[in-house]
Amino acid sequence: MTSSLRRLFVGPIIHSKSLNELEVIPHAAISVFKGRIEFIRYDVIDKHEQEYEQIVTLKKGQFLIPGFIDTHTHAPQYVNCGLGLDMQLLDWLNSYTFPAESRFKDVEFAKKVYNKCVSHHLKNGTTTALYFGTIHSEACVALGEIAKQKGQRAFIGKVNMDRMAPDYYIEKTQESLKETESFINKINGIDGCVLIRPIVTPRFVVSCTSELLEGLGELVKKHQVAVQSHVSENQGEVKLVSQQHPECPSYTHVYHDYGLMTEKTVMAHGVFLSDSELDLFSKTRSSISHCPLSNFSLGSGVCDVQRALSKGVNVSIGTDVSGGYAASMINACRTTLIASQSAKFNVTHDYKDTDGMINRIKKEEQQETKYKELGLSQVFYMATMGGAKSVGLQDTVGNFCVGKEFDALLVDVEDQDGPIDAFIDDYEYLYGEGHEEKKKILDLFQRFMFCGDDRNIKNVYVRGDKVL
Ligand SMILES: Nc1nc2[nH]cnc2c(=O)[nH]1
Ligand SMILES: [Zn+2]
Repeated sequence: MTSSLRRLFVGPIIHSKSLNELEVIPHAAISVFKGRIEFIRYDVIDKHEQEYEQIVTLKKGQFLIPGFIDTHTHAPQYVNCGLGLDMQLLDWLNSYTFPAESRFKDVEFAKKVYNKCVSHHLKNGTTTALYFGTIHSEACVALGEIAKQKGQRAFIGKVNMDRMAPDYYIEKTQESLKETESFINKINGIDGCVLIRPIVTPRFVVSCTSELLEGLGELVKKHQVAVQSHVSENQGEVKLVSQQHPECPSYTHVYHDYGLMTEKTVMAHGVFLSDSELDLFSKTRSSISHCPLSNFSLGSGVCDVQRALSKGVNVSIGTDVSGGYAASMINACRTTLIASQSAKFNVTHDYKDTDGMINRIKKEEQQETKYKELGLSQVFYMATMGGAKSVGLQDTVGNFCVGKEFDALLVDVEDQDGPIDAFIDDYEYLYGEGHEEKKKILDLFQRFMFCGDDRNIKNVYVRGDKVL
């Protein structure tokens, strides 16, 4: 249901125009009609009040940003948040993940969890989510219906796995393919793909036979659907895949051989990708979902995002619940910045023995200046536009361009119960007179991204509707 009210939002807006360009408009007015952005004015003097059914005027400390796009989260694993993170991937899957996911055969239990899961992601500002479900298609359809009912934009994946899994949680190849095709049709029918869409979801190469991957590749082609999976997350996993597919030069090439690397493919992690794999991502215009909290929590490794970007690969961000213990994209953005600093240390520093002392030494001077860690603007782009691009929604959502659908968050840095003391009234006293409005808004935005949480997200809009 999209509101046919004509609404005007008046106040500061912040959004990404490109990877390196964050636009701040201190006195904007966005007109929204039938879910879309009709026009944006840059310096509001007259609101033409009579033309609008509703005018939302932002208060001091508030601003609008595009909604976050979480490109990798496991809805059933919401029950496991925070558990088992003293393990590495393959043990963690067997000890915590597979037992819990197998319970989603019970549709009533699934609905209970999915209701909480979708609400929690929305509350944290995720207006679009790429969800992994389980192998159970009925429960996955219920997830799609719940997302629709709560007003979230969502890609729903029924997981496929027909090998290397416990006998209580595995499928037969042909049944898995048949179920997936029927699942695609059911999800397409929820709202005609306005907000809810299917996404083909082989768990990872380890747990999918070649026959299954081939069949899924055919379904992707036939139904022109998006794809999500995991790639090169953990060294044990990469080794296993190289043993399973000695005929392939790399992990990524396995997906490519079966038609699963497309411009609407999102592969989570990509920590250990080789240059030729990154080239393949770039050539096929597939995307990486960077999941740093999960990579740190499960001890997988540090993904060098700059390296992928420098090869022209689109990178988005995922929370990877529950390898990542938090469903918050603000948190995922912060962890992305830390992971990038950490990648920089690896590239630019070495430990050397000098005069009997072990010192951390800068590597070649040249390398130090060449490697640039990610900044907040780039990370925010990845969490919004990068996500939109990864599933072909770059002309629909991700920033505030005229004609796009209005998926937005109304942020309030001054929330009384929130975690931030912003000292807005003391700005001049602290930093001197004469700062541009843009700079002040940018500082508020930084406060939110580094110190904020869901309490600072006052309202959530999807396709023009206030869903929270
Ligand atoms: N992080 C993570 N990696 C995986 N690889 C295969 N399955 C999973 C999963 O559920 N979580
Ligand atoms: Zn995952």
